[in-house]
Amino acid sequence: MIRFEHVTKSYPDGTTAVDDLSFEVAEGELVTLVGPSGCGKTTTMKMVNRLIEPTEGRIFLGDDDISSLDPVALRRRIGYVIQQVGLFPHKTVLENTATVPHLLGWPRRKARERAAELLDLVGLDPAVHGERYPDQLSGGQRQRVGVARALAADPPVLLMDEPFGAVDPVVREHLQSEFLRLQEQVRKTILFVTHDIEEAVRLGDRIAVYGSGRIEQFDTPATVLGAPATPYVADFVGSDRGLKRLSVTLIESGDLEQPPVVRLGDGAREAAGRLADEGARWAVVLDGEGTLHGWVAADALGDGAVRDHARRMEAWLPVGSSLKQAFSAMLQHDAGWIAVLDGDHFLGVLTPGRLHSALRRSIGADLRDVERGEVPLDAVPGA
Ligand SMILES: Nc1ncnc2c1ncn2[C@@H]1O[C@H](COP(=O)(O)OP(=O)(O)OP(=O)(O)O)[C@@H](O)[C@H]1O
Repeated sequence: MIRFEHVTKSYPDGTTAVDDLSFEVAEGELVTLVGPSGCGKTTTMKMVNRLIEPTEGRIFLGDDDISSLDPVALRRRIGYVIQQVGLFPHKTVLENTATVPHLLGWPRRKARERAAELLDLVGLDPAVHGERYPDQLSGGQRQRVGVARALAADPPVLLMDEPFGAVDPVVREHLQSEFLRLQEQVRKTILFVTHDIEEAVRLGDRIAVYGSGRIEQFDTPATVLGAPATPYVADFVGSDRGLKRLSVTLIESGDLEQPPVVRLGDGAREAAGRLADEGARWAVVLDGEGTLHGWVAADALGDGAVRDHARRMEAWLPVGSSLKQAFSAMLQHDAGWIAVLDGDHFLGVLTPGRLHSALRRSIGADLRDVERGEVPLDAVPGA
């Protein structure tokens, strides 16, 4: 969808901001550009909407070489979100959001309806926030308006330059989660600049790690963390990359342990007998359809049915959650294991031991991939 072919940008003073960059962002993919200050991230991004023209090389949007397109028309195909947001202070939030549809000549009513829809999508109530002015919003709310405005004309491509850089870490994490949910719905092709490796790892389908003017590694977050391509990348992602990996490794059903299971309607004494035979101190309690109800301690089973002794379970997660979420749920609930569900259906439990092997699994898989040379080296200039 976006393709860089041997793109270089040099300035007359001799600075080479980016040097022979070649990479591709697939349709619907979110690629984060991460690296220290001055390494060329913003330059890369601004070349896509022709705020900066390359010195050499070509950039394609779909099949079009962007140098052959009218820059104004090009920018209307591309949503742009920046840290300072750049909302018009004298226009309401709704009017701000409707800017691009308005420029595209949409009828006023349609533009405003679309703007209201977008505000709703980014978690702002158009009836409450739509008529306010930008200085009547919090920093996080202004960032949301920036995202809504960029999406208003439904552009296929979004460029985002440190869009959550100006808000505090808690709001930032919240905005990131919302943004991921939003991207699941809208599936735009996104280039996202950040200097924060945590943010890059959390949001990116793939990450481009920049050295000075060059991409040192272009790969999935799990591979960048598990198998950094160069000592520079290893240093940049940090010595705690094992921990960061927890957030990009997802729970698979093969990671789970199958604990003893009893059913709600089972007789309690009979269930206790079975658990004693298996040497089990507790069991997961399911209903007839395999839906998780809770758990029961073997020594709590007395008369009646299992349902009379079962306890509700708070500590559960959907399959596909990250190991970090699992670890954090274990700590939050002070639990030695976490139930994992597919919809309502119980799949098994994740224990600390299984969590550790899941982490090993994902690291091992990446190393094997790298050895097999499946990382496209042409995507990594200088590799
Ligand atoms: N007009 C210019 N003339 C000369 N050098 C420039 C010019 N504009 C940018 N540069 C240089 O190009 C390099 C890349 O800048 P760029 O803004 O792309 O970095 P960045 O990675 O986005 O940094 P930051 O995270 O600080 O925004 C820097 O060394 C910068 O000083």
